[in-house]
Amino acid sequence: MAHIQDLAALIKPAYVGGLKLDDRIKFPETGVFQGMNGPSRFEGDIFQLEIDGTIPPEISGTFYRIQPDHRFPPQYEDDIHFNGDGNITAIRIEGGNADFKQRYAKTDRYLAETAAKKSLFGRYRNPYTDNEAVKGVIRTAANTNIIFWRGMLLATKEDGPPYAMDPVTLETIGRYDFDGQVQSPTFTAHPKIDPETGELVCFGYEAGGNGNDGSFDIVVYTISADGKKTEEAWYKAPFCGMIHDCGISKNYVVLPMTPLKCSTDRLEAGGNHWAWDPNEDQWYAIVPRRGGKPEDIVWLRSDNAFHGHVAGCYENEDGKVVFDLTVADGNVFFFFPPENAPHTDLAKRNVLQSPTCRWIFDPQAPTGSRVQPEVQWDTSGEFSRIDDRYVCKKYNHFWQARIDPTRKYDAAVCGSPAGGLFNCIGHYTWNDRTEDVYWAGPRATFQEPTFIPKEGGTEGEGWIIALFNHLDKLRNDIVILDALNVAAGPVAAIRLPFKLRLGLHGNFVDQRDIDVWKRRRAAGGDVGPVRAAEKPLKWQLEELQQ
Ligand SMILES: C=Cc1ccc(O)c(OC)c1
Ligand SMILES: [Fe+2]
Repeated sequence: MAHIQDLAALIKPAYVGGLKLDDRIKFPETGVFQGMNGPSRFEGDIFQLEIDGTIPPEISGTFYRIQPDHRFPPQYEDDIHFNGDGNITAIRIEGGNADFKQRYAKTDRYLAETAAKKSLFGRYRNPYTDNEAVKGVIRTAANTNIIFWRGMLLATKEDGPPYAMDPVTLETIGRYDFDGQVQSPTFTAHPKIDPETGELVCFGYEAGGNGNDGSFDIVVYTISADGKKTEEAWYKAPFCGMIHDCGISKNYVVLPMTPLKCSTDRLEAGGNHWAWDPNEDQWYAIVPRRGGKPEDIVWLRSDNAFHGHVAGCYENEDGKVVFDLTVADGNVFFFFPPENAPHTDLAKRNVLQSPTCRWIFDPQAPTGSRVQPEVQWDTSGEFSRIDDRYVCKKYNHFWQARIDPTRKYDAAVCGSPAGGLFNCIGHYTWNDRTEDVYWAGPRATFQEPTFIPKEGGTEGEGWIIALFNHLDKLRNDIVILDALNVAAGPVAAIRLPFKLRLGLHGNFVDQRDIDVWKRRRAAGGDVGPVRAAEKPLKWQLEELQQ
């Protein structure tokens, strides 16, 4: 009888020449699937999690977050984290207690691969690398953000349409096309809700064809609080670049376009969707919120750089658009190197500077004007968040996962910090330029901080909730901090008995909103059940006819 440690010599490699050898469930032995980011693939429930400290009893709601989590070993050994299936975590908090639930978004991709018991989709956003069996199947993994909208959760990724899920059970309802009103092949992972009007402002880029073919088309939609599409405007970009996040003010939408470029030749050759262009500018498109026409788009440009996430956006007294985001001084996505250049590695990503920049854009400026940031706040961070009641408005507070390389880091035990050295939570104020920082210690990092508002509180009054990665123990806590005093450390740590993976975005939803919408969405409720898309997208019909 062989001992488990003797098996190693008997095991065939799962990948040969970078390609999956057979249908065994065996993941690549690369950094993407190791340590804190080892495959999780877990679906399940835990009732009454263990808690250290005290969860403030006023918190009543659910913290949703999402992680890419490959359901099957990828076809390509060098596959990237961003190509994993969206797996959604819900932490329901009530009366000082917390429950856990996790389910995959059951996308068309997930269902096709489940039936085949293996991966069928190839490289990130490259349909030419897919198995013939999935021609015409929507290939998004819906793995980037999880947003509450009109009684449903939307699992989103910028390469495809959103998928609707039940906020209580996390069951997938299906692809969501807003009752037939939104037919673009792509939909951003970062739509914004205007807290004054209740509108959802959203966009798609690379939206002219199947969503993965390098098109220059951009579409911007507004959906009213009662679910009606009120705006749809189409624009052209100067090239097909990545537009990941956006900002909205009362009258404008700002779309930052990062110089990662798509090339159809490279796609056809089976290569990467994106290549970093170190000689290309960073671009910002400004379009009107209402009545936009193709000629209304104003493109502003500045020296080569890489956009992180948007903190706030609003119009000042002069009618200029204030737009705040982190901007890194090099290619954060080291796995999309320049054309014909070799991959660099995570170590290189970890030395980039990503200050928070405040731009003040003139929406009347001639298109093509060069711009410079008004403020460059020299702290390195990512995953900026604000008190979302201040979307579109002048705001003071923001929070980030902060990178502080001057603090001790135990590389001997933890290795390279998976995903980046986000070893602090930073809380910043614009008015007095304060920095309030909590350090995770030498063997831990944070995931994105999410703000939980306190009822009746002023801006920033409430809590920050974030995943805490124990890089040494390969386990996660979910920590809750006083949002206005993060330096004091967590008031509570919700202990998970296992590790999740590195996730992207999360949002907190007040339980009353979940409950009200549950009644409205019930059969016989005034809105009725969420309806999944009924018709295939235009590109699907075209590809299936070929
Ligand atoms: C952080 C950005 C980002 C951009 C594009 C993606 O497909 C993605 O997938 C998880 C994440
Ligand atoms: Fe994002």
